[in-house]
Amino acid sequence: MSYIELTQVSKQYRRRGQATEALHLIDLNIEKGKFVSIIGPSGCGKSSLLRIIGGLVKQDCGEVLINGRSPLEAQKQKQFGFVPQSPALFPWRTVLQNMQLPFEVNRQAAEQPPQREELVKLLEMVGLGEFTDAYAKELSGGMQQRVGIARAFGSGAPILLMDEPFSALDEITREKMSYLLLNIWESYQKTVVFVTHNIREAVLLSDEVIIMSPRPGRIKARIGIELPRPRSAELEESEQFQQYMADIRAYLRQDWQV
Ligand SMILES: Nc1ncnc2c1ncn2[C@@H]1O[C@H](COP(=O)(O)OP(=O)(O)OP(=O)(O)O)[C@@H](O)[C@H]1O
Repeated sequence: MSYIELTQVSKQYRRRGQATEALHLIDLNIEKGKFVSIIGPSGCGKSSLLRIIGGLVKQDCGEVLINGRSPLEAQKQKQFGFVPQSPALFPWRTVLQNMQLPFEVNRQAAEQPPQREELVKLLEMVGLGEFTDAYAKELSGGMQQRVGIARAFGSGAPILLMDEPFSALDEITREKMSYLLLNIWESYQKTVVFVTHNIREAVLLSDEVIIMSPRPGRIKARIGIELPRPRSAELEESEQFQQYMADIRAYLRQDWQV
């Protein structure tokens, strides 16, 4: 049995009497400790898929198992950390206090909150060690997103669900963020499901890239990224890296309607 397992999952939304079929018979399995990206055209159901895995949205049919349990049970057991497009930080709390938030929200958790040093180490990994005691409101958008990522890795949740976490950032910050995420993931190796529109990011970070077709979302291809780890910026220049990018682009172009 896989760590995350979806069998024949479909989802339809209804709004003002109109039905939208977002996902159609999705079969997907993800192994523990893997970094898996989901890429596909706008509106193909990537966020829906992520939200179904995390128990935020219920599928209409099919089965979702997280380590053998339903997403809602997994959610109750604090198995998920969410990293949305913009991080939900409390502006008047310090960076460290924001990092401690998952443990305050989850008071019944048996797990002890990490020591300050552990959280500071995570902040250092995202280049924010010296901002530990700064107020969140003093940070730029990119810095806040870095806190959101560090917080997810420090939260104790074994599965991180990331929905286009870099989409609000400028291109240069975005590129830098992808290396920070690579570094922190290679140190912690949590299971990550990462929704993105960015092919470079998907190849750089992933063990596997799932390519979806336009709505209703189906899985069009799964590409295992067999690049050595730890990975670095130089790897992007390699022929193998460029070939993965070209392969993914070719799949996505099949659905272009020009
Ligand atoms: N709550 C909802 N009510 C009605 N329709 C919805 C709802 N959520 C999503 N949809 C529709 O379902 C389809 C899939 O949406 P979803 O957000 O999952 O796609 P996506 O691939 O993440 O899109 P994007 O890349 O643009 O963020 C879209 O057509 C969207 O309009």
